Amino acid sequence: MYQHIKVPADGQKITVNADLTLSVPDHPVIPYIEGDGTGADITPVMRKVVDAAVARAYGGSRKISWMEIYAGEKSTGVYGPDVWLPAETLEVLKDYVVSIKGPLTTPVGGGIRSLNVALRQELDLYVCLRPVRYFAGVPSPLKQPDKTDMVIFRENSEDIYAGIEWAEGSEGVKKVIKFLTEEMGVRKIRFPETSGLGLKPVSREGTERLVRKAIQYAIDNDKPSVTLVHKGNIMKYTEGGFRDWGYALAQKEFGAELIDGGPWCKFRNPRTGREITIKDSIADAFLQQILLRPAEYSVIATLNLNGDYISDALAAQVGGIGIAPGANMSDSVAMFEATHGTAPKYAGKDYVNPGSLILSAEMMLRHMGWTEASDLIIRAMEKAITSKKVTYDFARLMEGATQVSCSGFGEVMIEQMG
Ligand SMILES: NC(=O)C1=CN([C@@H]2O[C@H](COP(=O)(O)OP(=O)(O)OC[C@H]3O[C@@H](n4cnc5c(N)ncnc54)[C@H](OP(=O)(O)O)[C@@H]3O)[C@@H](O)[C@H]2O)C=CC1
Ligand SMILES: O=C(O)CCC(=O)C(=O)O
Ligand SMILES: [Mg+2]
Repeated sequence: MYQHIKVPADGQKITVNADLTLSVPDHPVIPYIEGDGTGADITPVMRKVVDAAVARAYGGSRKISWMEIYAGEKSTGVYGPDVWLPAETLEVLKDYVVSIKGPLTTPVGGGIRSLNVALRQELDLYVCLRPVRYFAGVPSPLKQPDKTDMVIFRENSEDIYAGIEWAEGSEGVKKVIKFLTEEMGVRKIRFPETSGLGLKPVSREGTERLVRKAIQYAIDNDKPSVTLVHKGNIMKYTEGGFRDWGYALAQKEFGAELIDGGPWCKFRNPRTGREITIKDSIADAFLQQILLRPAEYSVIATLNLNGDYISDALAAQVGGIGIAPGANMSDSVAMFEATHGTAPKYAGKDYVNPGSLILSAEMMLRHMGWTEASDLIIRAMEKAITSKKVTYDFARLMEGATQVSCSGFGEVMIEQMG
């Protein structure tokens, strides 16, 4: 059926019901992309830890049938030198509904465009969900890292991140600059002869669907606030639009009422009766607020590029991107992935922290309703960190730590499951 993908004989597909809930068989097929660079180190460790947690939680009655699919450098070896993202990979990701991926390399400047962004765009995975929480014992630059407890909803399909650009000196850039200067009266391009140009599309529809998910998450998880993070004072019709459309949606769809004339507003959580405040923060100020007053922020809804920066900054506050998990989601399809990249200098050394991909898999299991296995992974992570047997990133900042390898950390986690 597929050219290079081998479908495991012993598994079934996860399917989506009409109400968008999942039907998860006891032996679901989970497609995975190994990833470039350190992807080959962390992905097998993630699989081992997940298999151990599932076996421990369900005593053999449930088991994942892993199915390798290809993207990035490995794909060019399997499919041919120019095939970075095979059509059958996209087909499987849509069809099998829940998947997980390692990081994929994107060259700076020229070369291929981001495969990570392409996957999100092709599958319309418009929410990038990145929870940021503290595990006791993790070394952090903050005095009170446990005060950082936020969930980032990053818009994943629009913004300057969409990659609509024209290179300096290209026919494209000349045409666009000619149009802008001659037909639109633009006088603000400082060096028109030597500029590259990028477009920043931000829509009301794209903003509304993202902010709707963020507010619904706050309701479902009893969170006190949703903060819209933007640079709308400068980019008025894109980032400013994001803020205005976000507030308008909170009022229109969730019945939020203005506080002291606005723009902040609030409504009562229909499930718990507690207040949820919708507020906003300008992105530069937000980056200092999260360091100085992290406890004041809970659910964060933001644009694509801001979300990228904020994810890594917040991850650092709770110990770094080595344990920062994430998911890319549409209403029906979810692809889980680490927040960090391929960390090429460590590739193939069995060295880096596999925690980010393992915790992404933990989110995946929870999404599938396999909460007993998810809980086991969280507990194993907590105990592994408390035991101080950790990878280099934590060991270098922790007193009395024993440094273990990437696979060694997976083994420590599995031991902790008992
Ligand atoms: N979703 C994806 O697939 C992503 C892909 N990328 C791509 O990855 C490539 C490399 O990007 P780069 O900017 O270097 O960012 P990376 O996230 O790959 O690495 C930056 C630094 O973060 C730390 N780090 C990363 N992974 C781990 C880990 N598992 N455990 C512990 N520490 C870790 C290391 O810090 P230290 O040096 O202090 O040890 C590393 O040098 C680029 O091509 C980029 O486009 C980037 C982000 C996401
Ligand atoms: O696509 C890439 O290479 C980088 C993506 C990234 O940094 C992110 O999504 O956090
Ligand atoms: Mg990033």
